[in-house]
Amino acid sequence: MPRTVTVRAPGKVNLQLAVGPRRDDGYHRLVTVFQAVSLYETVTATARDDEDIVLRIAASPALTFDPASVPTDESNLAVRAARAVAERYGITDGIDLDIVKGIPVAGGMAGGSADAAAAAVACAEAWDTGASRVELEELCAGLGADVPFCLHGHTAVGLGRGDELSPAMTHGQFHWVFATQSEGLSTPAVFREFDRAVAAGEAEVAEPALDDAVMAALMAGDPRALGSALTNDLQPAALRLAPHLQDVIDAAKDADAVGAIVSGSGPTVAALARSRQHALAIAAHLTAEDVAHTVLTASGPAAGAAIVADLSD
Ligand SMILES: C[C@@](CO)(OP(=O)(O)O)[C@H](O)COP(=O)(O)OP(=O)(O)OC[C@H]1O[C@@H](n2ccc(N)nc2=O)[C@H](O)[C@@H]1O
Ligand SMILES: Nc1ncnc2c1ncn2[C@@H]1O[C@H](COP(=O)(O)OP(=O)(O)O)[C@@H](O)[C@H]1O
Repeated sequence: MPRTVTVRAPGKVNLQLAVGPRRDDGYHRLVTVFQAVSLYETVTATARDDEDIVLRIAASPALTFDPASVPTDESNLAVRAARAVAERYGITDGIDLDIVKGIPVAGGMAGGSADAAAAAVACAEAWDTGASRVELEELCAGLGADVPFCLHGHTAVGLGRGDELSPAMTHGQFHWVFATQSEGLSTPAVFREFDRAVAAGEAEVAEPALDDAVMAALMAGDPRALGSALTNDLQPAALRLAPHLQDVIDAAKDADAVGAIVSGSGPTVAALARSRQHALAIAAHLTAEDVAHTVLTASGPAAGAAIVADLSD
């Protein structure tokens, strides 16, 4: 029987996203606080006898997505992760990758990055590479700025491109509502709009710094304090590209959300609730107001990429 390993990895919301100037390599220096949430990508890797990498993608019951919005060629982040593992450990066998998506596509919640982190762990295990966690962290950093956090999970401060992580102290669980849109926003396009506004003198770019209010609210486990401390420097750019997102934020505030922001580069809007019951009430209001494609509830922090099944011969 071939070796089959299933790994799930979480999506994220940025509790703080402070964006600094664009660097020479095209990336922006960030200070961000990530929180992993209980929406997951699940990747099952099965070693093959031939050299092919075969990808299949399905949606979890809670999520609908346009299959055309996810590439199935070599640019798919799960395929790139498999190639990176094979190259690093000299593997010549192929692999079947079965992805079940539970994170909105192109939604600012790192769904593709979660696929990459989960695929890296699943392939390393299915091919029996003996890869260490530190080696997988390095490999993930080469796949995208958000990928190391999807491996890490929980709550963490991200510096550099967002990939230099240190864990943040938190207390308890926070309850979130995520309002998705049918049309995604491209991360590079949102950063370009951020740069355009700075170059045009419409916005200023400051040296990014960690917000003590976010860290204190996390330590206290205080949703109200966290809600009022949420910030996202990409939000004005995302709102210029997708102005209707303001209606989603306003609707969440009408339902007494303690905070509501664009998640990362958007267009998903993340609303923070006081409790799980309050999250369900906010979700019902957003659904009734018809401002979102899908409304999902989740809690955070959630664990990082983890093996959930390992069927070995
Ligand atoms: C904005 C954030 C916030 O967590 O997340 P998303 O909203 O995409 O989920 C991240 O910075 C996105 O990370 P990720 O989506 O992994 O980015 P990558 O694939 O590495 O880069 C895509 C593009 O985003 C821009 N980029 C990304 C990270 C960064 N620190 N500066 C940037 O300017 C660059 O234009 C880059 O070419
Ligand atoms: N496995 C994957 N799942 C989703 N998107 C992927 C994947 N591989 C590559 N992509 C590309 O990455 C883009 C961003 O996807 P995603 O990670 O879901 O959103 P975001 O970067 O906004 O968090 C998609 O539009 C798609 O073109």
